[in-house]
Amino acid sequence: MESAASTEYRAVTWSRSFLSAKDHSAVLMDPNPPFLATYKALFDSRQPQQSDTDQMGAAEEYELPVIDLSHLNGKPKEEQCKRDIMAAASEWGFFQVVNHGVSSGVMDRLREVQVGVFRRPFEKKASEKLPDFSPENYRWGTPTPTSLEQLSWSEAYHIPLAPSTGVAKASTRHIMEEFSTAMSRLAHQLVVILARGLGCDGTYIKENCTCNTCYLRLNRYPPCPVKNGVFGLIPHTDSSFLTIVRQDQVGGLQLMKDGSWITVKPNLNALIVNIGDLFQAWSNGVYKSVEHRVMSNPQLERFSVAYFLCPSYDTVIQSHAEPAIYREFSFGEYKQQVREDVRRTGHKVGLSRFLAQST
Ligand SMILES: O=C(O)CCC(=O)C(=O)O
Ligand SMILES: [Fe+2]
Repeated sequence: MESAASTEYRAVTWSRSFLSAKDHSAVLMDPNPPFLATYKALFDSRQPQQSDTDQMGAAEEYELPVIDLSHLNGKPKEEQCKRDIMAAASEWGFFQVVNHGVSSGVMDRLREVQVGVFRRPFEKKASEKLPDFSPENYRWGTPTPTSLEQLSWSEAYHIPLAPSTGVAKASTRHIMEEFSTAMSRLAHQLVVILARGLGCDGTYIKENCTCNTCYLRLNRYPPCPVKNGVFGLIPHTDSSFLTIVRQDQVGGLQLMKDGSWITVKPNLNALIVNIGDLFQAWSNGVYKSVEHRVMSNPQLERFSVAYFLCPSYDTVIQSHAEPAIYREFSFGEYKQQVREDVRRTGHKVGLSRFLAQST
């Protein structure tokens, strides 16, 4: 029996086989990675009744807790604001912040850079060695998915923030640095509040997560002509201490809340903050690293940018409290285990590999 997905796929390949010379050059200029052609077998094998995908996009839309950071810095509502941050990090693992100190001008300029770099023809993204935007830093799709559930219909640039040595800075680097400096300030402000809420001082995270080890990820989610249930980004938790995301108005970010997926209502004034695996381990499970995903959109392209607060690979993550839920591990060991699990099973297993009693 032919699935709806394979019918749509054939419609696209059919039209490509009748391309005029003019159309052919349009394909060469196409910014979109060849998802349909590359993952043809996955789309062909999809049986609509085998997936819950029709429900996926329809998850209920929620406004995440919004925290107004203008109440910090000695203002009367400062203590309440801190309590709200701690409550959101432990109950939701996700929250939004407004009056966060990252200027909209900087964010808009970064978006222009991001749109420009992704709008280049796919051939160039896959081969042209621009500083910061080289093929080694570029990902599209998923390396070797064995089912549609493992496919991410998106492309991304991974931008390490360690200062580049001996290389003239591209003009785009300046705006990325301006953005990440502001994000770093915000991330540190939040981790100090969260650490103090646990009775610690936050020095450990501040000292280990420097600009040498943090990174940005610029994401683009092209429209996906295969309707229903194709992931823009597969369900995952972040391996960071903390992640801060700016999404646009398109929406599609979903997170797990009380056993169900909910859709995050876009709020252009807000940045989205989420707890990563390392903070869950360090806080001994008080703050939650929550599974999230992005659903693809049939018509609209979506952009987002994420700042990941991470330590160096040799940093040892140890719970601040006893008895510890997780055993001690280094961030390098964690990343290595994640890579190995993804290669072997197609999935990140994550923190459950590091439970204290399993050592
Ligand atoms: O695009 C988004 O909204 C989320 C991105 C994300 O979860 C990630 O890059 O890890
Ligand atoms: Fe994420």
